[in-house]
Amino acid sequence: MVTAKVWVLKKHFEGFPQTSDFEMKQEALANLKDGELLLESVFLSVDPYMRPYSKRDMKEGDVMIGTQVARIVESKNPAFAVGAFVVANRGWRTHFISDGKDLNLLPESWPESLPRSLALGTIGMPGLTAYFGLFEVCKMKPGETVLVNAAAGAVGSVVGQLAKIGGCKVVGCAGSDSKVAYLKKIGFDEAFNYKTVTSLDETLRKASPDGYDCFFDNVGGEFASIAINHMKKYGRIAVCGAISQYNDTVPQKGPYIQFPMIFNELSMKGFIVTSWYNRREEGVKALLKWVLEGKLKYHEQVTERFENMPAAFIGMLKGENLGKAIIKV
Ligand SMILES: NC(=O)C1=CN([C@@H]2O[C@H](COP(=O)(O)OP(=O)(O)OC[C@H]3O[C@@H](n4cnc5c(N)ncnc54)[C@H](OP(=O)(O)O)[C@@H]3O)[C@@H](O)[C@H]2O)C=CC1
Ligand SMILES: O=C(O)CCC[C@H](O)\C=C/C=C/C=C/C(=O)C/C=C\CCCCCO
Repeated sequence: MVTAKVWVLKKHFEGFPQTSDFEMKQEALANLKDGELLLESVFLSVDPYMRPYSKRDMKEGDVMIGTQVARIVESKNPAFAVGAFVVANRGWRTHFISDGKDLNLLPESWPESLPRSLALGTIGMPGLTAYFGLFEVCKMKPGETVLVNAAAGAVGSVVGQLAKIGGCKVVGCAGSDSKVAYLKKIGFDEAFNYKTVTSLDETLRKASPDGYDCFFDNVGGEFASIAINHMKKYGRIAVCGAISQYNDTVPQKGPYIQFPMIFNELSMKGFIVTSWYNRREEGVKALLKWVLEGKLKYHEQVTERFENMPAAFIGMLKGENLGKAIIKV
């Protein structure tokens, strides 16, 4: 019999998550029935959505929500071979049983040269968020100017690079000078540290005096309230995330968006990446191709050991990650 380790939400987060809000437990797994598989997580993902979604969807004592790349270690299902790798959405667990219906096999063409953890990042949900958010929600066109915040993270770093691949000028910001240096290294035209600029308004104006056609907003809050005044006529805003608001105990006021929306005839659209998953294969194929061609660079912030998942999650919310935050079991 296999015993899985799982992380549960011991206490709902109040403000910024604390390690004491989590508890590690053990779960004895039953023997496999016909049609079932036993899987072990190899890489797990910590993502910002876990913070707001825990409040919306979870009760205390539930296993933390989340995805993993897992290896099939035992199979009583002829459609799944032992040794194959899948992406699963089974929460913070080291092992689990599946009937195969909830699993996505990694593409057979997955190259040996690439870490499989990319299926949780640049070639997974965050990469697809960038792909559909930029091409479909923002409807980015060659020659335009794109603004993205949280630009050195999993989604933002892909947004900036896809904008360059698509023939645009790209401006990005992040929360440290080393992240800003990374943005310049991967091809951003302009990058700045939003924590140290004296005026965000001035900085956005200087980075693109004519304004922005597309704004891919990962942050919301005050940043978005200022950035909206820098949109060009008919500009498009993809509302992807609002990480600056996820840990608020008192809701922020504003933004008051009516004037710039009206005067510049802007479009603003929120989206959830999974609504585009009917085209997931197309997105994965495109992202994989650009990675292999060297046009789309990736960086992963790998935390070793399942035991360190809460610390990795909290660290990601604090901005300790460059690129995708991953846990290697
Ligand atoms: N709509 C959708 O379907 C999806 C939405 N998202 C959203 O996209 C955004 C980015 O996600 P993801 O790329 O996975 O995460 P990241 O890898 O970018 O990690 C989060 C980053 O957010 C930044 N951050 C944290 N707090 C603040 C703050 N107060 N102000 C500005 N930046 C902050 C930190 O970087 P820094 O050092 O720069 O501050 C941190 O590294 C999130 O808002 C997430 O919720 C993600 C996936 C799907
Ligand atoms: O990777 C996979 O294939 C599995 C899907 C994982 C995940 O469930 C898919 C989508 C994630 C969407 C993330 C969205 C955000 O980060 C935006 C977060 C919050 C918006 C506010 C919600 C307020 C709820 O009260």
